[in-house]
Amino acid sequence: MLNFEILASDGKARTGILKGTHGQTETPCFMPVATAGAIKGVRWEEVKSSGYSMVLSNIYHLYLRPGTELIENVGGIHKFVGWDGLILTDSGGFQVFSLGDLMKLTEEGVYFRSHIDGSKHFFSPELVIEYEEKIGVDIGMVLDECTPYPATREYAKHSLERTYRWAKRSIEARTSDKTAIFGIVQGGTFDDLRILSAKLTSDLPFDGVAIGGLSVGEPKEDMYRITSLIAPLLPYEKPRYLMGVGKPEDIIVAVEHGVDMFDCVMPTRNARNGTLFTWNGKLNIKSAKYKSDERPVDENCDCYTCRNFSRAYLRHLFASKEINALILNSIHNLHFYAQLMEKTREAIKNKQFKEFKKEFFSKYKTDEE
Ligand SMILES: CNc1nc2c(CC[C@H]3O[C@@H](OC)[C@H](OC)[C@@H]3O)c3nc(N)[nH]c(=O)c3cc2[nH]1
Repeated sequence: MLNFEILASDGKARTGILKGTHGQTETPCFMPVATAGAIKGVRWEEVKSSGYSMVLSNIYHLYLRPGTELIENVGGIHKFVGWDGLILTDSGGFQVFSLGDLMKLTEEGVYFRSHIDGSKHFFSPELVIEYEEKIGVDIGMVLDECTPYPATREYAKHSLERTYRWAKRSIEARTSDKTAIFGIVQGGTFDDLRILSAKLTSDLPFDGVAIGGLSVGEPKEDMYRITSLIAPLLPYEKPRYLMGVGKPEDIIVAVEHGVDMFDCVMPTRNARNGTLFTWNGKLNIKSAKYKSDERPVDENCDCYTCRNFSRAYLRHLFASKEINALILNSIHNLHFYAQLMEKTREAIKNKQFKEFKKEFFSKYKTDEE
């Protein structure tokens, strides 16, 4: 079961503690993505020492490989992957709908072909809840349709209505409160449909509510407008999760509007292509300008990578296609995101969030700049 306690707030921003079956996490929190049950290139002890206590995986991937039955038979997901903190699984509501003609959507559920071996499968709202409960995740996302961008108003309306019917079926399918269940708001980029979906989803007895269907290629102003419109409409006392977000600047803006939880592949995926996060913006370690740069990635970072290695060395490793390049870059980026969330929580506790946001944006060079 899940307990969420808000400890302090500053405007709409709030900080709290989320307690689940396998531990607790402070919010606002960022969840590193462990798609197949591991954070790519980083051991759990580094994930923990950076301060993370909740990670995200995906029931769609785990079901296809190694199989949810296998995970259940070896004692559940925490035992299988060796992570003793909180685990949230997404439902595959994003993946299956991005399989194009490898997927057939019906009222019952979705028929799809595995992206691994082309085998045929079927997910229904009930099956997803069953798999999430059986492998023992702390928080399970419902099967939804992540409405694609762009979508016509008519499509977005039909899609949110189906997601709502599926949400009710998901609630009915629950057999235990050990696995908390979050509903997901859709509605495309149409404000009135977003408000409708937020109301329908908030009225159901979910343990938390997520804003879905964003960070899917829509203009940034749409993402900001919808987040600022919808987050405050979600139940105040329940965790609010903005799926797939995101860039450091996007997380800070969403926290300001009352969002508590985030996930994104960015810290780990960008690390693997040489993009490193610093408090002054992103840095591409491949650039020749770092060839003999003896400074750490970020002089204000105390991660293992920044305490021991120079930009010159990290650039050399990356150019040499060394495995350690991926590992050291990932350790840094994950630590940066953990520090971003830690400083955000501190600022809210000290009622200094506005000042923190102003200082962040005065130094951090975003992609748009
Ligand atoms: C990136 N932007 C974004 N991600 C999103 C995800 C997670 C993607 C899932 O894919 C993997 O990361 C890419 C993760 O799974 C390993 C994550 O759970 C979403 N999931 C659901 N169920 N519904 C949504 O409306 C939705 C919207 C998103 N927007």
